[in-house]
Amino acid sequence: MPVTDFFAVAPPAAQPLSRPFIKMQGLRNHFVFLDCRLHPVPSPADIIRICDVHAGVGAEQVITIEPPRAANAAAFMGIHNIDGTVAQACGNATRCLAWLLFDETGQEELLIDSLGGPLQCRKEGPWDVSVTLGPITTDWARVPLARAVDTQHLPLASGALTDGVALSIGNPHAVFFVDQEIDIPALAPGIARDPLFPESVNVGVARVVDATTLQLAVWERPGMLTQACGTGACVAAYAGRLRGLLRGSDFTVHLPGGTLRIRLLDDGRAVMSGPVAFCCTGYV
Ligand SMILES: N[C@@H](CCC[C@H](N)C(=O)O)C(=O)O
Repeated sequence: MPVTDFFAVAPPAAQPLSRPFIKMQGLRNHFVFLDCRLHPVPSPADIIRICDVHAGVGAEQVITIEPPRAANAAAFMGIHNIDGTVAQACGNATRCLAWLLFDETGQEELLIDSLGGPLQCRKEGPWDVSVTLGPITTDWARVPLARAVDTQHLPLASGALTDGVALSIGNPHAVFFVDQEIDIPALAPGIARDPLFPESVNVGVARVVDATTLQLAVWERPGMLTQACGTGACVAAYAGRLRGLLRGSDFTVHLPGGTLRIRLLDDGRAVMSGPVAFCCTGYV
């Protein structure tokens, strides 16, 4: 029986107004999935409560599975951050949702619709999924930035975070290359809150291990250090190659929660592959 059959299971009598959820994680980047194909999308206040580990389930994003808006897509994914705001892209959640939809449909390749358009997802192994994201751009207006600056050498700094690269892969990122230990929670908010980023920004801190390998940590919007960020891994590889720090098209990105494989395509898109895992089901 597919895991998503749980969405149809009636809530316990003691909690008649609750609704079923499925929780999954990709490299410990953890998500609560709600089926909104028949049921409403929850309010921002409900999203905040669900993400709160003390008051709800605990998640870094709530993902709403909605009817597809594009032809041929299996579903639309809504991406809701812990403050109730909507994000345009989330690489690890896309891979987790793809796994749920592979399980539901029996397919091993499908499209997931998103604010940035349909994303191609592929089953690479029983618990290994890839998604093609992008294209990645350094166009300042599309990141977006508040004014035209050199996005390959950002004119802003927060302590040792200097000379960053601004990019978009649907959602906004700033990537900084460092060669020392950085106190990310102390320094990244200074970048994320800079008025140069009218929609704030995900801040990646990358160390080059060798010409095809990065060590990466990401301070994600709206302000938290995550165990992994899929879109962050794609743009870090792209920025590293742009800067001449990396070579080729296949990269390994190590994050605190695990390792992602990134392939940069000639058209600017990135194929990101890695593990996904089931956590639990329940009612919220
Ligand atoms: N963890 C995600 C990114 C989630 C969205 C981000 N917080 C934003 O606001 O852009 C990933 O795996 O890409």
